[in-house]
Amino acid sequence: MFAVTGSGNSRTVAISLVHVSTMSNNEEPKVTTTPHIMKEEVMATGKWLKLEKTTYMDPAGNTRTWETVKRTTRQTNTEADGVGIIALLKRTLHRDCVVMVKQFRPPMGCCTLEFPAGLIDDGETAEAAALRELKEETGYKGEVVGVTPVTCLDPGLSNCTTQIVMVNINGDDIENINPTQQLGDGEFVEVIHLPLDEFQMRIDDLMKKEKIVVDAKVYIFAMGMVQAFFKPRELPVLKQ
Ligand SMILES: Nc1nc(=O)[nH]c2c1ncn2[C@H]1C[C@H](O)[C@@H](COP(=O)(O)OP(=O)(O)O)O1
Repeated sequence: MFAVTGSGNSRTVAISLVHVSTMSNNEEPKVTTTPHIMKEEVMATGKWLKLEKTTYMDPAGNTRTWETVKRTTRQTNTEADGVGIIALLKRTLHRDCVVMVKQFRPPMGCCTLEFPAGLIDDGETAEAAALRELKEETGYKGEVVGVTPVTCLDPGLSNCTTQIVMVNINGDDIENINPTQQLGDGEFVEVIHLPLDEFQMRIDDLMKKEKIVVDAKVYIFAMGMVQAFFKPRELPVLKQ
């Protein structure tokens, strides 16, 4: 329900951002507001990141603050900061493999297992960025088969966003027989192929062998694969 402010005689009354929710018991109605940003103040800026103090109004109408990390590289005419690429390598007489990357990530202080990924260049589409980053990081030439909407990555920390792009790689294509990475200065990326039908198990094996942290998106995809392919056969009636 909306609370109306201004003259009740007019049909052009201003509708405020105040909602009144009716309680089921005898409590006073709780007045709520559509939460919104009031002020953003830069606390520290680096080359790649900045830290801001975000002042906002909470749903109860209170003014609060939050510490927010933002990328300095965000482009005005691109929708997301970056792309992640779920790249499926398809070859005749081979099982389909997910093309993964392992690299040392300074903020983690160790290696991570991730989907190939990278920042979107100015004016670039998510699809074009995905094919470019896949080529740079893995050497493979791919074909886009799907793309997500803009999704958030860690919204309690940062406004960083990504689009996940689904890409098929024709492994029989001559260009993809001996893929060559095109890494920039300071980039050290190991390409790892994991069979799609054993994806979660193979990630677990890697983590047992070495100190490696897996990206959340990767592990969720792995669990989803298991749910989709194996769990439907686990009927409760068969467990008794
Ligand atoms: N937060 C960062 N700190 C840095 O010191 N450098 C950073 C940050 N984020 C990006 N970069 C630099 C490092 C490389 O030169 C490029 C790599 O970016 P990209 O390949 O597009 O993305 P990732 O593979 O996800 O690193 O940006």
